Amino acid sequence: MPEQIAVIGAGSWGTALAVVLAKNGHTVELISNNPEQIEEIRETGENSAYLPGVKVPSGIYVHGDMEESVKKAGIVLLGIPSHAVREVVRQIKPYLNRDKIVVNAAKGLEENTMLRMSQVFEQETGGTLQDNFVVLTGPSHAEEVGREMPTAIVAAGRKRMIAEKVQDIFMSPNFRVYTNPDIVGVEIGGALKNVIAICTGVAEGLGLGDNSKAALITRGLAEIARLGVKLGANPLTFAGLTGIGDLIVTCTSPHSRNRKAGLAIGRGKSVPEAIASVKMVVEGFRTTRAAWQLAREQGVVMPITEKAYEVLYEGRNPREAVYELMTREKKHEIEDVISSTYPDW
Ligand SMILES: NC(=O)C1=CN([C@@H]2O[C@H](COP(=O)(O)OP(=O)(O)OC[C@H]3O[C@@H](n4cnc5c(N)ncnc54)[C@H](O)[C@@H]3O)[C@@H](O)[C@H]2O)C=CC1
Ligand SMILES: O=C(CO)COP(=O)(O)O
Repeated sequence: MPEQIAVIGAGSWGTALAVVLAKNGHTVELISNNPEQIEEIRETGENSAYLPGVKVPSGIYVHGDMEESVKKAGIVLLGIPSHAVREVVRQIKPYLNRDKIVVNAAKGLEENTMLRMSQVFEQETGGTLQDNFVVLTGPSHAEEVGREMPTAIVAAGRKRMIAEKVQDIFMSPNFRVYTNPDIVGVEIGGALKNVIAICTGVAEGLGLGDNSKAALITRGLAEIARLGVKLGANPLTFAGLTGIGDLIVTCTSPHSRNRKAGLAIGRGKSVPEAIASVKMVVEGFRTTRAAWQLAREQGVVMPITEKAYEVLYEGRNPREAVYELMTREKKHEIEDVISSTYPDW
């Protein structure tokens, strides 16, 4: 059944998801906070700064009146960066109720509070709408989704029926959506892969090879899962689309904003220059600090995140950071389960 959907945020991801939804026959409004962008999309059918080369169907109504759009919608999709989620939820909460579903597509932890986006939403709305909150996450670059290249992602929610509703509105032959009840796991995977993607970009920028990249991805996954499990996530989630899947795509894709920022740092740009050169949000920058703080607070060992923090915030030389990671004390690969699973080893 066609739904009325408000997509907030006309960056690359909000635009690509709006296109998927419109092609699935839904009534879609795309909300932008930039009048020039609204005019451009209306006149040319293209969002040239964020998603060049992708046709935005004329049926998508692009405008700036967020409140009006949310009032009318049955489903509200947050396609904004994670640092804007609190402010936007604060603005729209008077118009939310138990008949509306809120889908968050932002991947990040909030700076200072270290909160996941579902927790930010819960704080702002008082917890009464949590059953209607769904996280949409997984390996999915807007540039490919906009070009209808086959993509598989995850809709995670507290209530199976609500997650399945989100699955249904998005599913198409080129966009496959799985459901998952593990909100903590998918949020931690989605937010922290961006930290590792910056690191793989740095390694590539330093001229290191595929072995280093594979080491960062897999040891990155080990520390992400360690934190996630400590916070209550299901370990199996990290073996799925929102864990290893999103790490693979973000750490290796030429589209990745986080990888691009890392690449620039590895090639010698300053951190602010590197972030600015990307022109779109580099989520892993803020999330690195939040994850570093969270790891310390939780007593979880996250050596790669720690080095990312030192490079991004303390001016640590990336080559030295690599050397320090490689010369840490020796370890078992499956350290966390050695004594419980192999007591005699
Ligand atoms: N670009 C991609 O391929 C994917 C992005 N994501 C996630 O989606 C989120 C958004 O990322 P992108 O679209 O890439 O960012 P972007 O940098 O392309 O666009 C962000 C958009 O949000 C708008 N915005 C910022 N604050 C706003 C506010 N307060 N109200 C309304 N609009 C606001 C900006 O004007 C901009 O149009 C991030 O958390 C990212 O990690 C997730 C999957 C894929
Ligand atoms: O989340 C993403 C892909 O799944 C997008 O990653 P980037 O923000 O690094 O482009």
